Amino acid sequence: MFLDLQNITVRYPQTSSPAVNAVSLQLAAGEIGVLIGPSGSGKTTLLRSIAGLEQPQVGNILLDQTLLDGPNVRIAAEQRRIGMVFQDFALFPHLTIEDNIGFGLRDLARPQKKLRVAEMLELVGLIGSHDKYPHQLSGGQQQRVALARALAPQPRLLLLDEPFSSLDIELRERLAYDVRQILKQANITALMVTHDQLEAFAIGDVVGVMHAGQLEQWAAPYALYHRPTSRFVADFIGHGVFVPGRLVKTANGLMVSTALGELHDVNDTLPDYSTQYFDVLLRSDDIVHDDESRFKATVVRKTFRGADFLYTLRLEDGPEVLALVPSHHDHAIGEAIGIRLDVSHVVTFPATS
Ligand SMILES: Nc1ncnc2c1ncn2[C@@H]1O[C@H](COP(=O)(O)OP(=O)(O)OP(=O)(O)O)[C@@H](O)[C@H]1O
Repeated sequence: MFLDLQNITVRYPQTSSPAVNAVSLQLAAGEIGVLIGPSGSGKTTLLRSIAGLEQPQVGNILLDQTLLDGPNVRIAAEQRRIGMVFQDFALFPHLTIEDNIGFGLRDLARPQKKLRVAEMLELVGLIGSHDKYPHQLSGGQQQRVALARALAPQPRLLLLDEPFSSLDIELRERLAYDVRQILKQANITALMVTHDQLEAFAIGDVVGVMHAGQLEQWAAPYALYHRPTSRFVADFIGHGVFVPGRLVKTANGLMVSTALGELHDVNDTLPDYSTQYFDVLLRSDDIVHDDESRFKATVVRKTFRGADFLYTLRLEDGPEVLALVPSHHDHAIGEAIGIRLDVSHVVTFPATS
């Protein structure tokens, strides 16, 4: 693996629990990894330790099979050849775009430097902007320059910490897609931190969820969404609620019975057959509005999201669930509507109570 973190623990002085606790993860060359998780879960600390700005007390960091941090080994940050783009991506306001991008290329002769800057401008789609100043560019364009500046010295790894957080939401979505294309074209290995799940899914080949210093799951976006391995990940990713389920053995195998009907094909998802009671994860896209259904639920809340409504619905016997329903089905709060399950991947955890 190109980036290999082995059991990294980082503890700040005078703190009771480690900011990063026994984290291991791998990225293949050219892969993009994204870390998400609540505030304070250790994402930035992990990134900073890879960059050499924090020193892990335990564990090894390997890049391209070279040990950067380990027992009695510590390669200085400036010798790691790791590029960084941080949230405040400050460009030098008094330097042109060309000089901003060429800033880290002091060792190159002038013609090579010009060539490299031109390549970078082409890569980020800003040909012709070389003699402009940062204030003459939009926020999104400035962020592309920051990316070009970080990529120009040909780092072995690129680290991005909330690179879009100062941009407005619409711009962020467009830029997320563009940044993935740019990183893939540059064939660079990258690790990014974001708060935004959709951004993580749009950019990452692999996404990791951090919680209280630990990496709860490190998986492809699809697996993270459909096969969360912990309750925390199931809860953190997507709109989900847990409803009680009971294991039932039938002649045709196992099934889980819930207030919204039965779920089959559960055999490979049940972690512990000795338990009879489970909590079943139901996401808003697992529940379909169906007037014909025998299961009725009352609309408690509704959020208009353009193409659909996100309804919060209360079932007759208590639990609330979420349902994403096309927005031409406009139901009033208090109204009872028919719903049924349409679950392609059943996710269960042992019941907490
Ligand atoms: N320099 C520091 N000294 C002491 N504790 C720190 C320091 N930097 C961070 N911490 C603590 O380490 C933990 C992890 O912080 P970190 O910034 O890595 O989290 P994060 O997931 O990046 O958070 P956010 O999403 O808010 O940026 C937090 O409890 C934080 O208070």
